[in-house]
Amino acid sequence: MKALITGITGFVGSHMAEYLLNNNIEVYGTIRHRSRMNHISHLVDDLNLVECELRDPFSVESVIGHVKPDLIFHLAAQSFVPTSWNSPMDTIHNNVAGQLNIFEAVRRLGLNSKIQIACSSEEYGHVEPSEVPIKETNPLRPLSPYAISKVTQDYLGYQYYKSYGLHVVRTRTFNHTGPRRGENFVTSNFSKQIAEIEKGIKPPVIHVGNLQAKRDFTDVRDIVRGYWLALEKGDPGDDYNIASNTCWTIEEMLNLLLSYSKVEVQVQEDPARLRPSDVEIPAR
Ligand SMILES: Nc1nc2c(ncn2[C@@H]2O[C@H](COP(=O)(O)OP(=O)(O)O[C@H]3O[C@H](CO)[C@@H](O)[C@H](O)[C@@H]3O)[C@@H](O)[C@H]2O)c(=O)[nH]1
Repeated sequence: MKALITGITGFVGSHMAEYLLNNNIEVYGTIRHRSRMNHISHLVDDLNLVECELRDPFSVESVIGHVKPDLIFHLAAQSFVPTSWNSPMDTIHNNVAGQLNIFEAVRRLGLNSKIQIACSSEEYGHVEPSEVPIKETNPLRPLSPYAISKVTQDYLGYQYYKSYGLHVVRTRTFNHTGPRRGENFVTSNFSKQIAEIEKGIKPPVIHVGNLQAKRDFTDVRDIVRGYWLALEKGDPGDDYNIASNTCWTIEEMLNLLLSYSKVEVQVQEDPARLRPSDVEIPAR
């Protein structure tokens, strides 16, 4: 069986590749000429890497026509919410056009590929107290350009299933972390700051954004197993929340990380880390 991973050089993509290789799947992955290979350097001998620009329909159709994948895990995206405030058009274009090109390629080539698309809990956006725990049927009230891009990806998945019968499974993933998580995201960012303070290369001040937001964190290795199961057992056209059902305030997460260290730190809010609107999630 052949699987194609978009975003294979990224955080989740590298774990997806490990999971599939461990299950004896033939793995293909899309890379760009400027892709950094450090996340998958330990795997490259076992992977089939193909150069592909997802925004370019010709590039995508030629790669998908060449590979003819049984499974597609579409993980490539501009995934950092704050970047989407600074470049909303780029985020929406990148995330929506890339996916549209994959769908169109599979449709035009008449393939039966099963496609998982990485949608997000950010789509739920503003949530009322009566709506937790959040179900797939909850209204979507997105609060960032990134969230809008994910709602669009999500509904395109539904539409291509209904209109053309494409086997699309939509996974709405809550926060995830683990080895190789990018340093901008909150868990790695706080951890890196603590490590730098321990090494004495940074003054003992941790810069933070909104500590009152709540998030549900899952290990990335469980998330990729969820993506596999979504294609193995999920119904085409459906959407599936993937989460641990445990909620943390970001302050609790900071305190957990600090509990692993002996350094004394001062916590300082950095206005640049606050967002124009943030997903808060009310208490249960
Ligand atoms: N990044 C960051 N976030 C901070 C900080 N201080 C507080 N936060 C808060 O910590 C929460 C988590 O921020 P991120 O780690 O940047 O993740 P996210 O915005 O929740 O989005 C992630 O999860 C989504 C759901 O799975 C993904 O869709 C998205 O791509 C991303 O991985 C947010 O409420 C943010 O305001 C900080 O210094 N840095």
